[in-house]
Amino acid sequence: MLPPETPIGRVFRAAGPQPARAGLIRIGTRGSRLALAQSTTVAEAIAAATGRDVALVTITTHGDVSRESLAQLGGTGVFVSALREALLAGACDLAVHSLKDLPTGPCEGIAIGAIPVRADARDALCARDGLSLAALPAGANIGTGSPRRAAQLLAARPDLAVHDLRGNVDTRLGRVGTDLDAVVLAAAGLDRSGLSAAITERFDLSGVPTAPGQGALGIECRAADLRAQPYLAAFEALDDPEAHACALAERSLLAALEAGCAAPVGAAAELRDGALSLHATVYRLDGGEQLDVTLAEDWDPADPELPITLGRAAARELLAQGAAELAPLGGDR
Ligand SMILES: NCc1[nH]cc(CCC(=O)O)c1CC(=O)O
Repeated sequence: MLPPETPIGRVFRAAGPQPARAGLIRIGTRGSRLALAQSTTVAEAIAAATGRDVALVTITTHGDVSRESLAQLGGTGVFVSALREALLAGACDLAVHSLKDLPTGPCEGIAIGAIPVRADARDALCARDGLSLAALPAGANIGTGSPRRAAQLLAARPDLAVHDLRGNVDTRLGRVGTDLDAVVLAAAGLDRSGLSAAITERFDLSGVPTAPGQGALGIECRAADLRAQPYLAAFEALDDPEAHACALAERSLLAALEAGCAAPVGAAAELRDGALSLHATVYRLDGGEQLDVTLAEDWDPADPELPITLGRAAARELLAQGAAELAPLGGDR
């Protein structure tokens, strides 16, 4: 709880680089509509928790300006590196990322300070004429840039023609009803961008587990600032232990599979009745075969290692079932 006398800081969008000044917290963000929607929410919460002024500093990344495919760019890691470099260079103090775009490997000098309450982790179908997946006509054209989503779609509907898709949310949605019958996107991105009305079906996580960390945000800082004020106060106010535990379990699974962000791996952790459960699936790229695992442990909020151990155990089980032979797991991490 905020003491009643705590002043609430101003939040503003910086037009250019912001020099550090006493009392100001600078949040680095990508400039896309989705990134700004996410970082604005975080900025407002941090201003309220700390009473400090908060500047949103837009960092342009190579991935934002390039028209190459994500695979050519080397995965979503390109978006992340620019923000991390800005942090390390002192151009901003915090960075807000979509957690699913954050590589699972450690980054020297950088730490995750908080994982806030998670948005909808599900994938969403956006189809023409309000259609559901089952109602799409035979051979329908459907767009996704994700090998996991392609495999899941083909597993459910081998007749579909899956097409590569990239660009920002508006570009992707713009293809529905033109050259594509439907696209699949993260529900969280659509909800946060005010585009929920385009969703015609949200897939159940038990049948369609999504990318580790999907729907969650990760707030990064310089490792040296992790326990320093005012950052600590901001992290304590923003972190959601449940979202944090679930995201850690999913990410630890991905790390232990030595899988990259393009690997056909879905994961869904949840906290229910005092237990942390993790369900994960690895797909053959054509969706014709899949391996599943579900594990659960009694959750102890005081034990930060538990989600990590759970994720690793699930990965071991999938590897023992032959996950590395079934699917190309490697790639950019
Ligand atoms: N891969 C790109 C990406 N990274 C985060 C989101 C959406 C927001 C989220 O999942 O947190 C998206 C778009 C999508 O997958 O449709």
